[in-house]
Amino acid sequence: MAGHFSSLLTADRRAGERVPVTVLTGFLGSGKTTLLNRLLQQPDLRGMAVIVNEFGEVGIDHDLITQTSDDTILLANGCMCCSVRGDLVAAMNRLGERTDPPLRHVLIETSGLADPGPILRTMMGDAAIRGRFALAGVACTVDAVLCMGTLDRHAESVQQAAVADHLFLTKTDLLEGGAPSPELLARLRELNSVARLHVARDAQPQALRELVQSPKDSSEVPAGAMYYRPSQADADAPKDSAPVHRDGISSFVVERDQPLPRDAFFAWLDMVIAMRGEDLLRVKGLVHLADEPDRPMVIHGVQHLFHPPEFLPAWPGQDRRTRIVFITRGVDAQAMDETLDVLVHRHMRRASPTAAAASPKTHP
Ligand SMILES: Nc1nc2c(ncn2[C@@H]2O[C@H](COP(=O)(O)OP(=O)(O)OP(=O)(O)O)[C@@H](O)[C@H]2O)c(=O)[nH]1
Repeated sequence: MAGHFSSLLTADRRAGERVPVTVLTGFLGSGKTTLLNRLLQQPDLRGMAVIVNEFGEVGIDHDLITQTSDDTILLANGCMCCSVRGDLVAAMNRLGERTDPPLRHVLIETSGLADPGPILRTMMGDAAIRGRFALAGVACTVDAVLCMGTLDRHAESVQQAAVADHLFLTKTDLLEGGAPSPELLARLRELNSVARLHVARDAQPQALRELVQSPKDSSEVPAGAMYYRPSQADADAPKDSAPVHRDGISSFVVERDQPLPRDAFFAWLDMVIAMRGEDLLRVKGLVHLADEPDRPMVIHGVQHLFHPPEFLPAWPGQDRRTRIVFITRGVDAQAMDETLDVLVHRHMRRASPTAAAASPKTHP
């Protein structure tokens, strides 16, 4: 029987028509609204809608956003990750109907206490949302002054930083010397080694803007392609380290130089989802399938839920390796890696017993 991921191949998908959605998360007071306001001061954001969620009786953030308009929707009195999830779906569906001006981007500011996982799952699990919107990325603000203590005390803040594609370090102006300590940077790297870290305050609105507006044309560069721009810090990091956070959260990349047989890859991912779905905080990647050499497949998942896979029209650069980022809780990276090899090898043995015996491993 087909697993969750295999079954998605039959799902309806209209990659080029979907509106990219950026989730802006970060713990209470970490500077989400401040960064959003700085973004909104930038020109040419026409077509962007903002959805703000607050936990509490009275929505304050809505008032604090300096450029509110009809394009700003407040979901107050509950946390998006639980009680107002239906409201989020309704708000997004309403936005999806809009034609004048055409909706081009959506930014969702979560409440400071929200675990972004359920929000991301809503985006992937709700068929109506999935048909209209595509997750472009997750940005997370991190308070440079308080985050060490916050990460120790609040599991939500760990989840927020762990699933982010971009970490925005705020309040560095309040630090002695204006620069974050090596310990702070190491802690963030340990927690999320694959996110881009934005330290320079002045450059942050532009960086967020690029995230929100990229892909500029989702038919050309669907969501997911952006995940593979390594930061300098990533490039400098030792490649053999698989950081494990003290909460058991670890991030690692499964890479393959050789194209992967479709059946073997799908069987592997179905199995990973079935066995460890709960512990997959986030999975995102580009896959080189043997039967699609010129078009990478983009995969994207949160826990058990995966987005229907899409194919980019072409590889974004020279690098045609399969590379899949896993952010997990307690998943053994080496076991996952080896299981993929086993399934690929089995597939090749079935397809051509002599070739399989002579073939190199798919592992780089
Ligand atoms: N000095 C300094 N203050 C900042 C910076 N970013 C935010 N703040 C201040 O920190 C406080 C909280 O910022 P907000 O932007 O409201 O934080 P938030 O994450 O939206 O907060 P919640 O809505 O409670 O989740 C405000 O007083 C901001 O002025 C920064 O980079 N430097």
